[in-house]
This record gives sequence, C-alpha cells and structure tokens, in this order.
Amino acid sequence: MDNTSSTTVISARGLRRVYGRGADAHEAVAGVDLDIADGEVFALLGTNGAGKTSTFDLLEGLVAPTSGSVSVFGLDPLRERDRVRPDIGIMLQSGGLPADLTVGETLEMWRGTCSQPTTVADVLDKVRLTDRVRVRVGSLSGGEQRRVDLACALLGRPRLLFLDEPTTGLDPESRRDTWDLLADLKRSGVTMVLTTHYLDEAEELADRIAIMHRGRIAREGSLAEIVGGHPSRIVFDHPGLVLPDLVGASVEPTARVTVHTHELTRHLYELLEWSRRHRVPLTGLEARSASLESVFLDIADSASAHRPASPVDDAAGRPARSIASATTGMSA
Ligand SMILES: Nc1ncnc2c1ncn2[C@@H]1O[C@H](COP(=O)(O)OP(=O)(O)OP(=O)(O)O)[C@@H](O)[C@H]1O
Repeated sequence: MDNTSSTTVISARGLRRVYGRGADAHEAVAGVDLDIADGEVFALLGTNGAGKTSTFDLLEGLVAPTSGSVSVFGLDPLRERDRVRPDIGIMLQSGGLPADLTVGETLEMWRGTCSQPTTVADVLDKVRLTDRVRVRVGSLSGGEQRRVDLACALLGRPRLLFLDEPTTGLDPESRRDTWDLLADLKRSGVTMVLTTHYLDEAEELADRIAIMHRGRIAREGSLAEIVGGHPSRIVFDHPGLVLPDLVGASVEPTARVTVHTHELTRHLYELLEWSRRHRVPLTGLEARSASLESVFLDIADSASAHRPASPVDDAAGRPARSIASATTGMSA
C-alpha cells in the first residue's frame, strides 16, 4: 500500500510531546512518524505508559505537539479543528458521561453537538442498546456504558474513528459484538485508529499494527510483517552436554537453553536428531512460532532492560535532566 498517496488520512512526522519542564520533563511521545490510509484499521499497541493516549491526543488535535507535525484529512487537527472535527468520532478511554441522564437523553444531548448527525435510534441499534434507551447511564453495566461511549462517537457519522481501548472491561461476548460492529464500519469505509491491550483484538481487526515503546514506534507493519521478521523460539533444559551447532540460530546456553531461529522446523529436527543420537532427553522442550505476543513481550523485556532514554529539551528548549522510563506491565 502506498501510504504517501492522496488516500492518506493521517500523516505525522517527528511528533513529540513533552510533559513538564526542566528536571520534571517527561517525553511521552518521542518522535513518531505515521501514515494511515483511507479505510485502514490501524492499531496502536504498547506497554502501559508507552505513549499511546498521548499520541492519540496529538492526532485528535486535543493538544499541540512539542515539535513535529500532524495532518488529518490534509488539515491541522488543532488549528483547523472546526473543519476536521465534523468528520471524526472519538471514543475516549473513559467516557465520563453524566450518570443521571438516560441513554436516550445522553445521546440526544451529544447529537446536538454534531453537524450532520445520524439518529439516536440508528446508533442505538448499531451498538445493540435499543432496549436500554430509558435507563440511566449510571445504572448500566460497565460494558453497556462502553457501548454508549461508542454510540456517541458514531452519532456524527465519522469518516475517521479514534477508539481508545474500545473493549476494555467488556465480557468476551460483548467484545465479539463490538468487533463485529467495527468490522461493519470498516466495510462501510470508516478509517479507524485504535489502542488496545488485547493482542487478539489487534490481530482480529487491524490492517496494520504499531507497537509503541517508551514514546517511539518500535515495530510497525501488517501482522504478517511484524511476526514474519521475528525469530521463533525453542526452549529446553540444558542436557549437560556440549550442544549441537545449529547453523543460523542464536543459542543462549543457560540452564534453560533458548534457541532463537528463523528456521524452526529445521533446527527442531536437528535438535531431536541430536537428542536421539546421544540418547539424551530434551526435558521441558517447548517450540513456539513467533507471534504478536512474543514480539510484544520481547519489546517489553527490552524496555525493562534498558536505561532511561537520554534527556530531552523541554517545551521551552531547556535541557531536562531525567525522563522516567515506561512501565512494562500489561493491564489486559
Ligand atoms: N498530563 C500529563 N502530565 C505528565 N505526564 C503525563 C501526562 N499525561 C501522560 N503523562 C505520562 O506520559 C506517559 C505516556 O502516557 P500515555 O497515557 O500516553 O500512555 P499510554 O500508552 O496510553 O498508557 P496506558 O496503556 O497505561 O493507558 C506516561 O508515563 C504518563 O504518566
């Protein structure tokens, strides 16, 4: 796909967002380049604190970048907000909708802010909440409230939808329902950018995936591209003999041996052959193809292994003395 063509909906170059100043400066987004094409579903993954929401804020035009540029539909989403806003829908991580209003009242109120809205009945049908129209938002289950958030994002008939963790807190069935709904929207041509901690969600929905790590995009591409470039892994307990020479593989001969390989079948076969010849069992043997999870975890591991990034200048151009490192836990 030519992401620099006229079909590009979002384009970002050297995007940075620094919070705080001087010694307290924190570079949450540290030079992000992105091109998202019309009709594409793009998933932004990353460890907690990697900078996904901060990147979203910049793309949505909610805050100004410290440096770098972003365009949405060829416009500046912050300075030309009036022209960009009618075409985008935003589902925030937590909707913060008034608990006392009913679902119907909430959506009518939201509808009043849209320039060319669809009907409340239409979005209620889409998110399967028609029978909850008279119920107060505060009385809904967490999953139902999430669907009201989504309904609000859909009211303006957006061409571009930002979804910040759209299925967090939903039970498996509701997640599936939301995936079906998002797949329908994709078929109707809506471009979507989503963050998620559910790797299967990205696998299911996204045309392209970016994994953020400490403010930067560590890996980007289709699922096949991301996983294809990553080694598979064979692990077993060290048998106490000199190990065979597995040409092309990288071997960590610790107590639990790890073999990183791009030729899983060949190297597994060679190991099993060696074990048979030497009559040595390979106890605890595990062989795993590369997966989005293994790529993600390797990036997260490298995050915890690295020292904090080098200091940056703050918004006023003064040098910062420290930047906190991103955490590596996943909330999913
Ligand atoms: N307004 C702010 N002031 C100072 N630091 C902030 C601010 N907003 C975010 N940060 C910090 O910037 C970093 C990136 O936060 P961000 O919310 O973008 O990460 P995230 O990838 O969305 O995380 P999560 O998955 O936990 O939601 C975090 O270390 C966070 O503490």
